[in-house]
Amino acid sequence: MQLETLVAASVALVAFSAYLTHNRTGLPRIGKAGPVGFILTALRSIGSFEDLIKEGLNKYGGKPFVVPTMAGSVIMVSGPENIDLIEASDDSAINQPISVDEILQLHYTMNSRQLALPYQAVVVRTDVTRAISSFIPEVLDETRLSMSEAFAPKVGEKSATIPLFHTMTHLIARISNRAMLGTSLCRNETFLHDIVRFAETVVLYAQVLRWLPRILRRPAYLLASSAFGGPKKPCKTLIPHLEVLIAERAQGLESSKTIGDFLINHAPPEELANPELLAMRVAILNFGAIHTSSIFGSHAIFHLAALSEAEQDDIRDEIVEALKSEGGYTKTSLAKMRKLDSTLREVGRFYGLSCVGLDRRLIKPVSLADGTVLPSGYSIAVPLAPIHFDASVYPEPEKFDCFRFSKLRNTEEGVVKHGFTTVEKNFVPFGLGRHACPGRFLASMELKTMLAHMLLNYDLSLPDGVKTVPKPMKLSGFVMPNPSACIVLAPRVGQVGQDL
Ligand code: HEM
Repeated sequence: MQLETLVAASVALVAFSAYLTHNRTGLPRIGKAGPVGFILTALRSIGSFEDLIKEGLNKYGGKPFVVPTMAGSVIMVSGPENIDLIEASDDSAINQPISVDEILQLHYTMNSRQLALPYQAVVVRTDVTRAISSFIPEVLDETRLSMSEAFAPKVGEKSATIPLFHTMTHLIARISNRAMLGTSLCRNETFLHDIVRFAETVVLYAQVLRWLPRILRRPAYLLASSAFGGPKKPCKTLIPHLEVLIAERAQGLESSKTIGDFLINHAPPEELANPELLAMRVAILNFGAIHTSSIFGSHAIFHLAALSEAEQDDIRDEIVEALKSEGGYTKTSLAKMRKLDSTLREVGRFYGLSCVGLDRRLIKPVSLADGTVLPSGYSIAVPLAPIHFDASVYPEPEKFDCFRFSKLRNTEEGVVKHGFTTVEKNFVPFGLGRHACPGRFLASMELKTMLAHMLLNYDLSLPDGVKTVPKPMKLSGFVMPNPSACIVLAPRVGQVGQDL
């Protein structure tokens, strides 16, 4: 290369990075000034996103501020009035789907139809939520079978020590696919392996794609996902399965029993004619279901295992009472398991999925409650610590208390208040407003069924010598259970409530 070309290219690169990293919001930003300061802070955001947010909150109080990330500037917004603004938004200025598209890079990791026609969210909000009662026996059956395999002690041993997060991910994939696609696919090990890989890698790959110029994103994803993860492999198993369902429907034989059937009922003709597109809908729902519930379930189990035997028995007693009063696992008996419900809500408060929530993209300028105008084209997010660790709402917020919400429900009126699936301004792990997670009712049913069955049929504890719940892993703000941490499970033979 000639020297002049090299100099011109370097100047262009520096000018381009100065343009990209210039703070055009008029808001204060974290990190040293100038493009180099931006890039260094963005690099820091990979491992220390939460620290940068803390720094911003301490420095600017409730005022909006900018955090540089490898994917560009993100404006942090806080305060109850601004959360109201996001909750009430109808996507015309503060937009959620475009933000999801950006975070998951749907155009590359799945396809652009997910943004243009997100009917899978409608299916979950309507048909799936209505069918939850009918899924309970299926979910219980699959829970019994899969746990008896996953938690079986080795010959001659009384207990099994298992890496929890990995095992939970597999269990959740199998159990939710019982509701999603039925017994044949949910027990197909190749499919489970491939769909878990896909679900686990989407966020990671999408993060890296966001750092690259657009032109490189498609080839980069094709290259990475052909080696590991990606939708191709799970879709290879999904497509023939969906073809059979579509053919049955064409002959008037549709059964509308699984989430796959519900998707087919809502699918536009071009997706029925091309099951590859339909398979992607199943894949995106699997992503939504597997990653989230396995994270929440693992945090909950670590904390249940750390309870004293008397406290665990207290939860067991409540489960047994609920099951006996309702004649088994039903929507009502699950609703009566308030201590389990409380543990899950505490997981949402204490960990959530990320240290920020309510990620949105501004597609028009927006005025905040204090009159600050945020320019369009930027991503915004809400730091969760000021909400979920507010001592005036949650006394002793730094303490994880499995019984925090069940105690409140015993002293206050109202069945729904303080429940795991109740979203409100003080509890946002499922988001808020028109896009609040529609799958939370299914997730709650699955997780409570699994945890109840596990507690009644297994003694659970942390491994010998481990006194406290393992610290979670944090990457770019995402919070995940430590994948190498284990729990110990011993079958409770001949105990009260066993296999109720
Ligand atoms: C503990 C489990 C779960 C957690 C913590 C969770 C969390 C979330 C969050 C934070 C959002 C974005 C909300 C917003 O931006 O306001 C969301 C959206 C969504 N979730 Fe979940 N989720 C869970 C389980 C599930 C399950 C099991 C399914 C499906 C079977 C599901 C399907 C969806 C869908 C379709 C959306 C998009 C809604 C829309 O854009 O209107 N989720 N979820």
